[in-house]
Amino acid sequence: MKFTVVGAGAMGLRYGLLLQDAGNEVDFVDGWEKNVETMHEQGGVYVSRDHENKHLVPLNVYYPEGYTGDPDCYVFFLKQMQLADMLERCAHFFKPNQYAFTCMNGMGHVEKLLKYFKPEKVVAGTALVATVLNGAGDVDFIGKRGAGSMKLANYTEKTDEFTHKLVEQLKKAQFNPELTTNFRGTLMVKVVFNSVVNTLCTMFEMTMGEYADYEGADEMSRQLIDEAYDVCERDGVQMITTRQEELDSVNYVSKVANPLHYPSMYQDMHNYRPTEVDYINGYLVKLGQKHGYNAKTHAFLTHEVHLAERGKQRELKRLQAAKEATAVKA
Ligand SMILES: NC(=O)C1=CN([C@@H]2O[C@H](COP(=O)(O)OP(=O)(O)OC[C@H]3O[C@@H](n4cnc5c(N)ncnc54)[C@H](OP(=O)(O)O)[C@@H]3O)[C@@H](O)[C@H]2O)C=CC1
Ligand SMILES: CC(C)(CO)C(=O)C(=O)O
Repeated sequence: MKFTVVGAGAMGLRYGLLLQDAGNEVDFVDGWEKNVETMHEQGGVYVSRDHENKHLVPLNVYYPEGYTGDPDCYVFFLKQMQLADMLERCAHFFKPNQYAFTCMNGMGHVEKLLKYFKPEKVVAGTALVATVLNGAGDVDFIGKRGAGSMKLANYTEKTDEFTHKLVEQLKKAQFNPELTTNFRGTLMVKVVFNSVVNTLCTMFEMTMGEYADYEGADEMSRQLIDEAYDVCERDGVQMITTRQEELDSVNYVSKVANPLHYPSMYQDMHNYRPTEVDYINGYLVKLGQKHGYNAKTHAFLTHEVHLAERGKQRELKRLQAAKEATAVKA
């Protein structure tokens, strides 16, 4: 199959390179200039696994404006707040027969994709796969090959020949995909997962393993899961897992699969970037409000993350000012 990955960041590179390894033709499109230029200069991307065995892997990477490829399917992996702008930049090469597939975290992306792709061409899912972008052109796959898992569903909840072919390629690439016919119930389970793990690990600057090992973690996770499931139930979402299974998944992924991983939200905070919290905990709050339900723990956490973002911006300004002062002295 032919894939074009839009967003050659941590997850885009992981999906694209492993699909390429599985025998597919893969192109990458990215808008971050330093990333694209670095990969052009290096002749590819540096890939490590669990911080080891760093090696160069060749790839084809383009800016959206210069891209003319014609894939069967796009794979979208951007931060939620980058997607609308990127879709606009890419619109000139989208064709009606092409599919759009994504496993981005949070909610908000599907509506944006539906502005460019017909409902029967949209496939979305979730990825319990941990990846870190060390910097431009340098990615680190966390976890052994084949260790993660993912779920996906057609937006229309009707599978077609293409979906099965996609699943076959994802299996070959060892992503352990599971196809479901419950679109929102599949996606929301991961939103809830991230609303616990990503947000708390970011706030308290800790790995998933450190969080899950805290003796009060189950109580904290359960409070957030309960509130989130109360919201989903009010919105008529049939969750694909029970509350207990969600808690078990938080514990398994944090204690066994990725104990040393700092979730992607932590990576953004640490690098002075805005986080996706409005699309995760914030999304649950808004959905609750629609039904007159106050998801107050999620609202509080959303504020906390925004306060922390503000603190990081102040820290960044201080660092920049100190750097400028040193340069003037020199
Ligand atoms: N990483 C993970 O383990 C997982 C991530 N996801 C989800 O996948 C989607 C894509 O996320 P992900 O692949 O993690 O994000 P990316 O690696 O794509 O995000 C990187 C973006 O951050 C900006 N950036 C600026 N400076 C740096 C720097 N020094 N190092 C790294 N990035 C920099 C760039 O955008 P700009 O220049 O515009 O600021 C770049 O495109 C998100 O929805 C995420 O939640 C889902 C499962 C796991
Ligand atoms: C790897 C995982 C599952 C951790 O929550 C993730 O989704 C992230 O880092 O954003």
